Amino acid sequence: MNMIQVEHIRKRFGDKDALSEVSFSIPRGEIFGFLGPSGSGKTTLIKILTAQLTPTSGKAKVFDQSASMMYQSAQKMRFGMLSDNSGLYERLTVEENLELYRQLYDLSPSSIDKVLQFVNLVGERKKKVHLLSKGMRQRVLLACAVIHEPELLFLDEPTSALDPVNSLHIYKGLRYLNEKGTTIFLTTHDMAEAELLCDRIAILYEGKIQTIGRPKELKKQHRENVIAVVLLNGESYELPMNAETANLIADWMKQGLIDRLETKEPSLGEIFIKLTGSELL
Ligand SMILES: Nc1ncnc2c1ncn2[C@@H]1O[C@H](COP(=O)(O)OP(=O)(O)OP(=O)(O)O)[C@@H](O)[C@H]1O
Repeated sequence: MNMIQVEHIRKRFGDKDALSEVSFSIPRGEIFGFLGPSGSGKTTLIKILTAQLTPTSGKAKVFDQSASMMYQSAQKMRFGMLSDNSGLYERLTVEENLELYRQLYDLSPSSIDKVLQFVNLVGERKKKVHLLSKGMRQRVLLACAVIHEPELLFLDEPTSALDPVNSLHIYKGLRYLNEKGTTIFLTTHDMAEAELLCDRIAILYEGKIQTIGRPKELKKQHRENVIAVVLLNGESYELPMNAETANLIADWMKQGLIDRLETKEPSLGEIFIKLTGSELL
């Protein structure tokens, strides 16, 4: 079953399209990365998928029913969300913040212990939120988003402005959740994060998906048509992949001169720049 299905979505604000033609689907169990520069429409799509916005045209389905149903409490039990708008009560403790979610979802008291262990914040449970570091706050937000063990998790830039150690804590948690069956829809500016975490990625630019696929496949698709040859004497050459190069390489091989041959794969960041002309910032 597809957890998310989006067909020809367009969203217009005033006289400008935030999304102009977006179609894709996400099967259950996938970690899907939605990448794009600032203002490309990522948050707009998450809002459509969680019934905070209606599309101007097109169809969006979540759990095989219209995304417009996602405001219903039965549906809210099935998904979690972490975004810029996710807030915490600063004067309350970590535990008290989680207690609000526990009551909202009508969960057992043990759900708080479980989720605190999951985000590795057992020792901070009695701390007031305003005393926490940025990384810890983000982990509390993640705890709020997953305390009810949702089938589907929306993460809008979950690690922006976190240091690498805190980002790794979050990645570990997300992989664990995914192994237990949670489908994850993630937006990010961070190509290394996308490559590390995502089964598939889509690159969004100017309201349209420019490319979609597994990171490895995309790199293969966008591979440059050159081969790098490194000789045993240390010399190296980047040569076009053609018959002339094949003959030259065959000659060098016969003479035993070749150390190694390498194809040149672009990084996801390079693919992004190639497709959009923009740096991801
Ligand atoms: N409520 C709104 N009214 C008018 N324009 C809007 C509204 N929400 C978003 N936009 C515009 O739609 C476009 C897409 O915005 P969106 O927030 O979806 O981008 P984004 O890719 O999530 O950006 P960022 O990475 O900075 O969060 C932007 O040009 C934004 O200004």
